[in-house]
Formats: sequence, structure tokens, C-alpha cells
Amino acid sequence: MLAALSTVNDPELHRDLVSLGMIERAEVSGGVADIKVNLTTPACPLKATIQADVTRAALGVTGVESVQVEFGAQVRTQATPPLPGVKNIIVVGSGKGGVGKSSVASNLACALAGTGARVGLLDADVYGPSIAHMMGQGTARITANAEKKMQPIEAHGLRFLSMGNLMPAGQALVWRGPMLHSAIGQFLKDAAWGELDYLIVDLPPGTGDVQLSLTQSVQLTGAVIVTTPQDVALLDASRAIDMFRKASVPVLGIVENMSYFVAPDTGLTYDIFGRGGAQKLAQSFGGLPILGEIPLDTEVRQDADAGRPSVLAHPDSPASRALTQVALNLAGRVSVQTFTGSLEPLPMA
Ligand SMILES: Nc1ncnc2c1ncn2[C@@H]1O[C@H](COP(=O)(O)OP(=O)(O)OP(=O)(O)O)[C@@H](O)[C@H]1O
Repeated sequence: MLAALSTVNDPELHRDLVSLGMIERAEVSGGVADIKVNLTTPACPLKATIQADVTRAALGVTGVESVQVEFGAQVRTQATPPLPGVKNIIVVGSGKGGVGKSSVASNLACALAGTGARVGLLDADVYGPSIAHMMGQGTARITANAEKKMQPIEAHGLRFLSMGNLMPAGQALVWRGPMLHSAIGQFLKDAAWGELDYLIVDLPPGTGDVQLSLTQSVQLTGAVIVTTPQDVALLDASRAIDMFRKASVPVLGIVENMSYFVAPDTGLTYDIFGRGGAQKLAQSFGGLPILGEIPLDTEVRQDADAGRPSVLAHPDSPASRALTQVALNLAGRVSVQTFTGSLEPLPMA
């Protein structure tokens, strides 16, 4: 059976499942093949392909009449985890403000947690922390545990920390670079994150002190860039990509937010900010992947304001489906990055 399964390649890693150590069990009894595949992420975007390929290969073995495939998952980490217990740290950045970076970060985190992954969300947008509010915990306050570590707040199946839960609502943060550097360091290292598969970090817009601090504090798995399709946003997004490249942080992909609007009354599609700009941006950087295109949707804003991200509040809306697909594509990219240390082209689902 293992010989048959060694002909099946992981579609993202382009290596066979057996040599990747992904086959946990492969037994045949009474004509039934019982196979357990350990995926590299519970959010695997190509699970159905793997299931079909494994079934086909097993049916080719003499005596096998039917196949049962069970899936487990173990998220991998780079050679040295970025923080003890934290397997991957992914920053979500944008060049321009207001493009929906925090909305994408919170929905991504919730979608990943919904697959069973252990997820943390860090609001590093210290000048405009909105994650606390988007997670429905605007009035919660961060406490310290017995070891004097900051205790992340739990909501919607994940843990998060936001400056919004340290400062009274509506107050501005007036800090200089060194203080920001130490605040970010504390959020990362003096917090009781526990065991996490993915720590998603919502950065402030632009290419300033916080972004630099983060790239210097820990070994990031990679960055996701959120942009809207118009030229001014794309120009700023290309600066952000350039900054990550200079800091040797792999860019995992681009999310085009507010890509288009489908009028609920007529069903007509409007490209309010233009469309396809992210494609051009991706090409100008040698073919970065587009992780998804998210439509403008009133519910995305309403759900954020109500403290329940859209992927949870309205999982079947087109925007939520697009956001969930972004989460799966991202998890696939992270697997490739941690396995190979470099990003190979990935067929997008
Ligand atoms: N796809 C979308 N459809 C409708 N509204 C959206 C969408 N994405 C984001 N928004 C809304 O746009 C506003 C800005 O979004 P968000 O706060 O996520 O942006 P940001 O890039 O993180 O901003 P900042 O620069 O303040 O950090 C919010 O009111 C949010 O609810």
C-alpha cells in the first residue's frame, strides 16, 4: 500500500505523501483500505484533491475494493519556531490606511480558527487599534497571569491582544519609536499566547517603526498585503512589498479588498475602485499570488461593528466565502514556506 501511496504527490509541495511523512496509517483488511493522512494544515485548500488521489492510488492495489480516508493535521514550523509554542507568525500589512487590513486580518484569523487551527491575533496597529472592537471585546481589559504575562483575551475560538484593551476608548497613543518597539516586543514575548499554529498580526498601515520593530524582533513566516484596486493604493502597496523584501520577509500573497460591488437589487456588478489592479501589482513583483478578491459588502462593515466577523456572522455571503478562501490559500502558502523555506508557484483553488 505504501508503494502505491508514494505515487501520490502533495499538490502544493510537489513531493509524495509517504516521503513527506504525511501517511500516518495505511492498512488493508477485508478488501477495505483504511488510510490516515496527516495534512500540513487543517485549513488545507486542496484536501479534496488529496482525497481523490489517495483513493485512486489505493484502489489500484490488488485486493482493495473500497477506501476510507481519514484526515488529521499537524501544522509545521520553520527550523526554529518564531516564539516558543508559536509555529508561524504572519503579518497583515498595507501601504495605505483604510483598505480593510484589520477586517481582513480578523476574518482570516476567525476562518483559520474555524478549521480547528490554534490561532492568535495581535493588533499591532497601535495608532488605530480596531481588533478589540471587531472581535466584540471593546470593553474587555487585558489582565496579567500568575507569571506576570499578559493574558490574551479569548473570543470566537481564538486569542487576541490589542492596544484597544489597554487604553481607554477614544484616547490617542502618543509614543515615540523606542516605546513602540518595546510595546510590540512585550505583546509578542511577554504574553501567554500558549500553543499556536498561526499568530496573525495586524500591522499599522505604511512602512514605519512598528513594521521595522516586528521584522527585527522575531523571524516572521511571511506577510500578506491588503490593497484596494485603485492606483494610489497599489502604489503604496508596492512600497510595503518592497519593505518586506528588503527585510527578507517572504511575501505570501496579495488580497484585493473592495474589488467590486454586486448591487443587491439588480445583481449588476460595479467595479467601484477599478478592478484587477492587484493582478498588475502581483505581476510587477514577478508573479506574487493573489490570495483572493473580496467584494465590497455592507455586511462586512456591519458585522465588524457588531463584533462578529463576517466569516462567522454570515459564512455563506460572497464576501465571507472569498475571505475563507483567502484563509485556506494562505494556510497552503505557509505550508509551502515552512516546508521548503522558499515559495514555489502554487495553483490557486
Ligand atoms: N470588503 C468590505 N466591504 C465593506 N466594508 C469594508 C470591507 N472591508 C473593510 N470594510 C470597512 O472599511 C472600513 C476600514 O476597514 P479596516 O478598519 O479594516 O481598514 P484598515 O486598513 O485596517 O484601516 P486602518 O488604516 O485604520 O488600519 C471599516 O469600516 C470596515 O468595516
